[in-house]
Amino acid sequence: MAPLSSTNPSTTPAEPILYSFKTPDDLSKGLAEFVIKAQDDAITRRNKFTLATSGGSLPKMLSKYLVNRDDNRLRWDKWEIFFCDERLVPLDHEDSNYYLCDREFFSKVPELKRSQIHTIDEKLLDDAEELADAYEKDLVAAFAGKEAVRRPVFDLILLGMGPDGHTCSLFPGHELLAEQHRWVAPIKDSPKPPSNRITFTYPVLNHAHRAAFVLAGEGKQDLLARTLDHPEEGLPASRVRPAPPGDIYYFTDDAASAKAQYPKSEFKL
Ligand SMILES: O=C1O[C@H](COP(=O)(O)O)[C@@H](O)[C@H](O)[C@H]1O
Repeated sequence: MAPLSSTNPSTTPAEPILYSFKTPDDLSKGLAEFVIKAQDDAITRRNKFTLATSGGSLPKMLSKYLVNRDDNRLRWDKWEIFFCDERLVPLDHEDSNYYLCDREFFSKVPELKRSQIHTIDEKLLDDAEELADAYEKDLVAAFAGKEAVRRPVFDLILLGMGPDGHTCSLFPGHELLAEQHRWVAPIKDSPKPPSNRITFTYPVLNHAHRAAFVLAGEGKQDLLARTLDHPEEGLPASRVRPAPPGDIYYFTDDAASAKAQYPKSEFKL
């Protein structure tokens, strides 16, 4: 197992690291420790922690052991949060990834200021192109002068995986899988509603220090096995392979990993 503090020194992307926990609760505990480790490494490096989060089933699993902790390891004032994808609906709409993350996570952390959370510009909901450009500009501003000027390098990107293998709003067979220039792209024909969305592209996902998929439950078994055992299929999720020195992790429960032949690593920080 690659220790979390290690970097991948080769020029080819590191192989995925699969952690399978007995229960979803164990998964959430491990994930919280992993996030804290990523936070600590980032603060040591740059005195700031940049995190991108997804919607779907992730926010609940993420927040379970991160909020209401009785230790003081979380340095909330150092966090800067973006969304891997967002649906073009108002921020108080129940389809909004921000709304979901706020309900499950942010609202439970009074120390997190609204200004640390980068949401879409609601004034641009009618124009997906402009909205994607505006969100990209937000990224440019946040990462300006940082270690890579040509790409945002997130300390941690947390991802989900839909039943068809999509991640963010990157869907199987969609032309956006080939996008090489834009950091944030509009999608007007998402097969999963709502159809209008914006999404991070691979140039962002594949330059993270750490990216981690988080998935639990029997419903994800076939998909996880296809993603890890048959990367040649090219499912959107299996294309997330951050360039060196980045690493890619899969946090699952035993139900989700039951059909995967891919080797599991022992979880150790
Ligand atoms: O539509 C979306 O789906 C994916 C996967 O969701 P899950 O419920 O299967 O975990 C999610 O990661 C993405 O942010 C969301 O917009």
